[in-house]
Amino acid sequence: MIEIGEVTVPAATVARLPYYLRALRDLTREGVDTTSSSELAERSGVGSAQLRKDLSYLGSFGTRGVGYDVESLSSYIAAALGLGSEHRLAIVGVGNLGHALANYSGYAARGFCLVALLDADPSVVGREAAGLVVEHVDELERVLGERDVSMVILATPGSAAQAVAERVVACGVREILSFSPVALQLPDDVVVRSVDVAGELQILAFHAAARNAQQGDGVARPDGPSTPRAPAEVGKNSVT
Ligand SMILES: NC(=O)c1ccc[n+]([C@@H]2O[C@H](COP(=O)([O-])OP(=O)(O)OC[C@H]3O[C@@H](n4cnc5c(N)ncnc54)[C@H](O)[C@@H]3O)[C@@H](O)[C@H]2O)c1
Repeated sequence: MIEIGEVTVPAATVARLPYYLRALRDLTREGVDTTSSSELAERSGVGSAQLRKDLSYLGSFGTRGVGYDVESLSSYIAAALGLGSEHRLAIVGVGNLGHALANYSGYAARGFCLVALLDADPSVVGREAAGLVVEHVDELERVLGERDVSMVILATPGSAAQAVAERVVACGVREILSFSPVALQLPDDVVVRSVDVAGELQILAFHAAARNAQQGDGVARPDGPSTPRAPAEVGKNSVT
């Protein structure tokens, strides 16, 4: 459970809030003032019962027969996610992945500002990406301090990740998004979100194997004699 202001919300609900916010902002762009739970759920890729339950943790929203006010629900979720204030991001490790992440154009629209790129390789340092010059990781403490960085994306090889993460934390950063394939050992008050594309693909492969086994097409079941059951879904695009 995670405390947001005066309410306590399950971590899985917090993880779905960005999807609701994105759907609400799309509706705003389309000039829609009110929406139903079923429309918002559909656009967010979750079931409408799940959506109503998630929103009930935050408070009482929506009017029976009218639906949700898009603008006010959007503002409320943005505030709950701490997006009222800008988050300043740094990327450490500007290789294939870090470079692609640097060039993602969606940060600003969602309340983030990329302010620094750092790498250890002298042939990468000094290059430009996303309008920033890559700086040497030896300068990490100075750069994070001067640019007031509050979140770091870690895209170094696994072998460097722990040491870099410890330095990042020593600078006062408490939120890290890690792509490095290692379990980081950091103080309890540091929040690490790890992204593992291959792991997600393995989960999809599990679902494919389960579907094939259920259809009896001769494909081996992934785990023993009973037909495997897929983990609970929250919608067509499972957001957990
Ligand atoms: N989680 C995922 O789904 C996923 C997907 C792709 C890659 N990865 C992981 O992301 C990481 C980066 O992958 P990539 O393909 O960009 O690799 P890459 O080798 O292209 O880039 C890694 C970069 O990190 C830099 N680096 C090395 N040590 C450093 C240090 N101490 N401080 C700062 N920078 C340092 C290197 O100079 C290089 O530029 C790897 O750990 C990889 O396994 C994860």
